[in-house]
Amino acid sequence: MEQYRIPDAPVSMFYIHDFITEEEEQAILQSIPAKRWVSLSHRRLQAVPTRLTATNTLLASPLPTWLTVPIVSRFNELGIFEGAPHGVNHCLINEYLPGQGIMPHEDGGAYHPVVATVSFSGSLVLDVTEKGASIPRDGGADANQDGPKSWRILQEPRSLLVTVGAAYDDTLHGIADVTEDVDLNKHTVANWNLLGDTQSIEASQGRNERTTRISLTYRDVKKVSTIGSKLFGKAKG
Ligand SMILES: O=C(O)CCC(=O)C(=O)O
Ligand SMILES: [Fe+2]
Repeated sequence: MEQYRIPDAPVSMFYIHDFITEEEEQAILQSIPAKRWVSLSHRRLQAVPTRLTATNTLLASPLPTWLTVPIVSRFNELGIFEGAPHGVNHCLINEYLPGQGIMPHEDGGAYHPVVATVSFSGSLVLDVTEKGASIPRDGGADANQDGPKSWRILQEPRSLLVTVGAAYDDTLHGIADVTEDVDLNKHTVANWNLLGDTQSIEASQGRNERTTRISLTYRDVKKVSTIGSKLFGKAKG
């Protein structure tokens, strides 16, 4: 994974362009159930297998094959969820139209601190910001002197972004609700040297016009209840 580390950014974020092929992208998009969307004011989403309970517990049930092949198999080859107690057991599907985004937030304690996000269709910028509170850091003499640090990470279609450890614990992430990302260049985009296609951004003077973007966010929910599967589950495989 070392070759995919985003330089100069939260110490523990990795970006892989073209993690899936165009054919795989299309097949997965076509597998997303059309009738299971939950609409929020600024995006719509689906939680697979289900949303967590009020106590952040997952009622265990396997992810469908279209979410695991080839994506989770590739995570395993790269060892992404190696230290996670259950491996991957949850996937959140988010859809953003142009002008939609997600407020800066952290994913919190319900999950093992590894997040793997695969992007589909449109590109957009994920804004990552150090939490404001002054957490003392080794060798971080400049930390917090100029306010929280921030990084812009461009997520291209078919790419994978992995966030682990300190980046998971010490930063917030969000997506601006704009119709265009502007001022994108090698100085402003933290993963510029890892992008698959910088030429089209340069050709459009550093602008990325938003189109519909879908993301699959894979995680390991820490608390799992097998009651559901004990009651109902004689299912094989
Ligand atoms: O769509 C994304 O890339 C981010 C989604 C996200 O942050 C979340 O669902 O917690
Ligand atoms: Fe998040």
